[in-house]
Amino acid sequence: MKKITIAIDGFSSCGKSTMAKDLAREIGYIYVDTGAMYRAVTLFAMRGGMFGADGGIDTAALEAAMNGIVISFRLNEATGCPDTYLNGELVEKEIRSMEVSSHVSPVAALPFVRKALVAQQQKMGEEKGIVMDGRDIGTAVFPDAELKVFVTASARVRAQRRFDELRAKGMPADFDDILKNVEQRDYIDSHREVSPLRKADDAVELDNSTMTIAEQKAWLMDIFKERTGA
Ligand SMILES: Nc1ncnc2c1ncn2[C@@H]1O[C@H](COP(=O)(O)OP(=O)(O)O)[C@@H](O)[C@H]1O
Ligand SMILES: Nc1ccn([C@@H]2O[C@H](COP(=O)(O)OP(=O)(O)O)[C@@H](O)[C@H]2O)c(=O)n1
Repeated sequence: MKKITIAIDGFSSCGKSTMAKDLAREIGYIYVDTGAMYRAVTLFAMRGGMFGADGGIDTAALEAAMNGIVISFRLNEATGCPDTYLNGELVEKEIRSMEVSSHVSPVAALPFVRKALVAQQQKMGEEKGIVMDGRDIGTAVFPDAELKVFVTASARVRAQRRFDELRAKGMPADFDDILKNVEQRDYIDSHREVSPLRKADDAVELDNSTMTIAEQKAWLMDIFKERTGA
């Protein structure tokens, strides 16, 4: 069967990667978490002391370093999911920290960061057979994707899901901080100048506030089958 490109966009922590990963595994497509790429660049900038005390970014230093930032994914046999590597180092856990979450959106708003990462993402999807999740996949990375989904859920539901996840991983988590972070990132992501977060005109919208993981997985599989005749 002819492979297609699947773009899953939406607000922070609403279950995009859970849906995307499940679908990719089931249909044998490659899965790419583009948020992990923006998070890895942010971790690099944090480690390099590129954030001032006021949270401002040394954009000249980051731009000069961009060519030397290599982000790659390798399959983790135990989880069946790709892990993120930054210049060869496994950073899957570090990039999910609250500290990275609270610095990532301003980094992702920088045009030179987006230009570099979008080019890599487009290369990864050249052969199709890819499920990619993020904020601008259906609008900027793959505007011609055959299937586009835009996921939403209430901010409180999303914050609770992220809170439960961090707690389960034994990482520090405070519900109010997470809620504030989720709302702040949604605002910055939706208002930036370059490819802001928005639903592509031809995307199917899903509010999964009251859906289980199994229900949203089945919903996505049904649409995939409908679109591909599988
Ligand atoms: N429908 C759902 N109900 C409950 N928890 C969910 C649901 N979908 C995803 N989750 C959980 O919510 C958290 C955030 O999901 P994730 O897929 O990482 O979101 P995103 O990629 O949009 O940031 C994860 O811990 C995930 O297991
Ligand atoms: N395609 C993308 C993906 C993520 N991002 C940025 O990266 C951040 C982290 O993305 P993510 O998908 O890991 O965020 P969560 O929803 O998983 O918390 C987002 O808040 C955006 O600022 C982006 O700008 N474009």
